[in-house]
Amino acid sequence: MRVIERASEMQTLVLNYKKEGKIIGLVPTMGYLHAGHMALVKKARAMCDLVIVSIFVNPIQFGQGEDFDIYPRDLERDLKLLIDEEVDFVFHPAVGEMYPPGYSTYVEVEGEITSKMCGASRPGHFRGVTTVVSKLFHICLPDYAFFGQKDAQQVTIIEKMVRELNFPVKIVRVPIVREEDGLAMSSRNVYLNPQEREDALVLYRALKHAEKLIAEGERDVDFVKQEMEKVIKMVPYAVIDYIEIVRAEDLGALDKIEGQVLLALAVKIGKTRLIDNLLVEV
Ligand SMILES: Nc1ncnc2c1ncn2[C@@H]1O[C@H](COP(=O)(O)OP(=O)(O)OP(=O)(O)O)[C@@H](O)[C@H]1O
Ligand SMILES: CC(C)(CO)[C@@H](O)C(=O)[O-]
Ligand code: BAL
Repeated sequence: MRVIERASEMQTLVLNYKKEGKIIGLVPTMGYLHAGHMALVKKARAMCDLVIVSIFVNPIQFGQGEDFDIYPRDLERDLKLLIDEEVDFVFHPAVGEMYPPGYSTYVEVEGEITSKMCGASRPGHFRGVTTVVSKLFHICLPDYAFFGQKDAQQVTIIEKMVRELNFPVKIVRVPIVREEDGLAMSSRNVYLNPQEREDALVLYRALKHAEKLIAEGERDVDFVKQEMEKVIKMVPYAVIDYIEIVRAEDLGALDKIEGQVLLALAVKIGKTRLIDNLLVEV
């Protein structure tokens, strides 16, 4: 496995592999890898000849006062995990390599898909994500790129960007990997103290409660959202950012619960903002 820090070197290497007809897979990450990331890597390894994992904590997707500076980083540990999965290349650029002085080109998906849910509480976040993902696609030229369903809004936006900008890449969604007790794996889980770790289970509990109501025949969007809210409020220090029930395909609003539906929420447990979601087919 080789670690590449320069965009031009990465692109040249990939172009050579492409000439040989190799299928390239890219797994974009911000590092501090866990079993959720590794599920993406394993999927890429199973589908592609050449696997590239990018590790880059992208400053432009963090807002003022967010956790860019303290975001967990441990490159040595990440590299060991990736060697074990037989990854070919790790693309690990410095911030100045991706955004040199004077940088001013951005890719933005407009509309409700980016302005609601995580986009409402993190203005500019998805513009940062679509910009860096576009750059990674141009640098790594993947045939397949792998994203987690945990960030459901992110992957839906990236699929739209790929369609609308005609990127020659196929997006592969990988299901959420959870801890045994149901908590969705996330690099940010390390911020939680033992009490908060316990309280964080409330996200999954609210989602499972909603799923049960829907399985029993409930179709009223507002009623199910209120029920989810009641579950979250059982944890005194949980602060709801949003609870949404939307069409899974495009995150559009629903009159009633039918079709492929995404139950999604973001909740602050102490200082840590956690997201989770569940897909339901009605
Ligand atoms: N539990 C998980 N299951 C499946 N995919 C995941 C999981 N956690 C993260 N991913 C995916 O891994 C990719 C990289 O995510 P990222 O590096 O931001 O990790 P993260 O754990 O989601 O971190 P954060 O705490 O920033 O949300 C994304 O496509 C994300 O959806
Ligand atoms: C896709 C991504 C690597 C872009 O920085 C990031 O948003 C993430 O880790 O989900
Ligand atoms: N997993 C999404 C990256 C972020 O929260 O900034």
